[in-house]
Amino acid sequence: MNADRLISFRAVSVDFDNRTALDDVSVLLDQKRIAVIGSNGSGKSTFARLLNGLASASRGEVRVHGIDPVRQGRLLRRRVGFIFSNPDSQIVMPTVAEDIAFTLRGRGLSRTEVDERVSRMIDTYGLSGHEDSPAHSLSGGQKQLLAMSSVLVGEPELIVADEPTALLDAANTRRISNHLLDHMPQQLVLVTHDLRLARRCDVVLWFDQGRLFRQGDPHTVIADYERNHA
Ligand SMILES: Nc1ncnc2c1ncn2[C@@H]1O[C@H](COP(=O)(O)OP(=O)(O)OP(=O)(O)O)[C@@H](O)[C@H]1O
Repeated sequence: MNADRLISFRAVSVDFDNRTALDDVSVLLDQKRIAVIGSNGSGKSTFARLLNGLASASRGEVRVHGIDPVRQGRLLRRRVGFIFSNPDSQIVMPTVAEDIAFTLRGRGLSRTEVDERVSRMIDTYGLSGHEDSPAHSLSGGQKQLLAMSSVLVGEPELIVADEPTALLDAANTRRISNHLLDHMPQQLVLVTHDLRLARRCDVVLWFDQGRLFRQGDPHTVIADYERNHA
């Protein structure tokens, strides 16, 4: 096991009122690209949200790269970047450049260094010419590119992406997924209904009614999943 990339769940359950969203999940993961699949309401997002402390375990223990996401929230938020399907929920500043720079606040970087990192992101994610544009004037796909830039500029060790391509057209889906799956050095947890994307990962977790039903080689697990959901 690669300790630098270790994600561990020990008998983790999450209850909401009288509903169990995640039921006694135990898993050890150190793969670079981890896909999470399952029907609507099966617990995928709850699993993802445990990784950065947006949800907390009712029972059991979660560790992400040795960190307790709830108790060591500040430390974890620097190390784990979260990309949602709806970028509007994570764009916080009025303009493109300001939003990307916001992530770097409080890190003791010089103005020049912040500007350089922001420009690099703007170039990489095809947002050149939009530096001073109001974020709300961007298209849905451009907003997703901005949301990703704002997360990745902080150089997190782990990216958790919950349906990051749900609102994108085919060209932007290709662009974002190629970047996440093939070009990023970071570990990735990708929650997706798109089995083509899941197949490109190193391991697949299949959730069913809050339980981790199957995990393993993408081709084997997805073939079973397709047979079950035909
Ligand atoms: N904040 C919450 N309060 C109450 N119930 C919740 C909350 N979050 C999730 N749940 C419930 O927990 C269960 C699992 O939800 P979750 O969002 O993890 O599923 P999912 O697999 O991500 O679904 P989808 O594919 O539809 O996004 C569902 O029954 C959902 O209604």
